[in-house]
Amino acid sequence: MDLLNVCIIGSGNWATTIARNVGINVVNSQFMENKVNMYVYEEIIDGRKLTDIINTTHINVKYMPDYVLPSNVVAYDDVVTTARDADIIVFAIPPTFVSSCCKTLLGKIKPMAHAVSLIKGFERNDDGQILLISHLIMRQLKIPCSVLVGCNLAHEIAHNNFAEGTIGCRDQKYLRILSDLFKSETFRVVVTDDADCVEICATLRNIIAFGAGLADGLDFNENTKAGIIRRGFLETLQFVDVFYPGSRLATFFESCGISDLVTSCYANRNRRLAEAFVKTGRPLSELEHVLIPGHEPLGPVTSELINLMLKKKGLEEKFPLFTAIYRICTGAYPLSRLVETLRFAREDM
Ligand SMILES: NC(=O)c1ccc[n+]([C@@H]2O[C@H](COP(=O)([O-])OP(=O)(O)OC[C@H]3O[C@@H](n4cnc5c(N)ncnc54)[C@H](O)[C@@H]3O)[C@@H](O)[C@H]2O)c1
Ligand SMILES: O=P(O)(O)OC[C@H](O)CO
Repeated sequence: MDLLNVCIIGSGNWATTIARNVGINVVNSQFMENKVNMYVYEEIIDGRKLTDIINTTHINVKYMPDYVLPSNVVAYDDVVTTARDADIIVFAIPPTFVSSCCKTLLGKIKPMAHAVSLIKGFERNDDGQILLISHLIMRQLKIPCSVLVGCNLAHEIAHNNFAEGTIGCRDQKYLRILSDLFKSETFRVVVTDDADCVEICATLRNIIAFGAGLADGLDFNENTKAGIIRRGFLETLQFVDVFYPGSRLATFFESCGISDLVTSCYANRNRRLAEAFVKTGRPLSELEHVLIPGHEPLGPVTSELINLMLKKKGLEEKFPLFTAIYRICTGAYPLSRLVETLRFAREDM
């Protein structure tokens, strides 16, 4: 049997963190090739190419300077060179770059390759259709794409603090292979075939975490924030029911669901961005470059795309929290509408 080759597209916080698990696991597997290619968006750091620094020191000084990568993880500045021989292509870049990356890769990868998206977001396809990132990858590269998401703050996993992740697997053949590829003693991975629900949970938490950050910025403290988490969780269930029917209730209680929601409402970058938005009174467009360099602000962007989906079905009023957060981002609602929404939201749909 041919050995499976794995590559990673991305070299940010999460890509670098998960590259260590992958790098170690392939060496310990009899089914995997030892070398793992990693696509690094080239940058010059102190006069040296980031790829050269990674390949000589095994440290990604830009994103994870305190963290040593296994030496079998090899950096390339060209995405095609990185992925052309791969049987498993792991995507861990911000949503904004996925489409251009797939266009570069189209026709230049193995036709039977399997993708795995570690990305939490939606994007618009060229025809304007709003797609989950794994669906965008499947459409553009014409290969199946599984997902790995969960309550996974990269720096905590890098420090070997225990965490759980959820794989939404789209090919039975890969159930065990993907679990073995990503897990470690401190990273427990649960695999399900409910892939859409897994990814939707991870994506909608972008909006809810932004709402939690608004509450933090307004100094509402914990009870109000818990109200946002509860309401956001409910709207997530209702959203999946409308747009991705057939998903399983149990999936919401995996790491991709309730756990990532809680973690994100306390510790992610959207929460921080929203808090700064309230406290500084500066526009989001000014703050995002400081707080989330290289990223679109995933909370506001996700809320906009979700709002388009809701509006199309006439459902804005049935999802009052998602709608209020979107309208606060655009300036159509004052901040006071956050609590008003919690006060008057109906529980039924
Ligand atoms: N950071 C985390 O803790 C964490 C955890 C789980 C999931 N995620 C998800 O992983 C994804 C990536 O987030 P991150 O935090 O690793 O990103 P990051 O902000 O740490 O890194 C940005 C990445 O974008 C790349 N990049 C910049 N410009 C580019 C371009 N023009 N073309 C291609 N790539 C470019 C950089 O090389 C880098 O890999 C997101 O969807 C995020 O939700 C992040
Ligand atoms: O800062 P974010 O939005 O990438 O969130 C970090 C992790 O995904 C939380 O699970």
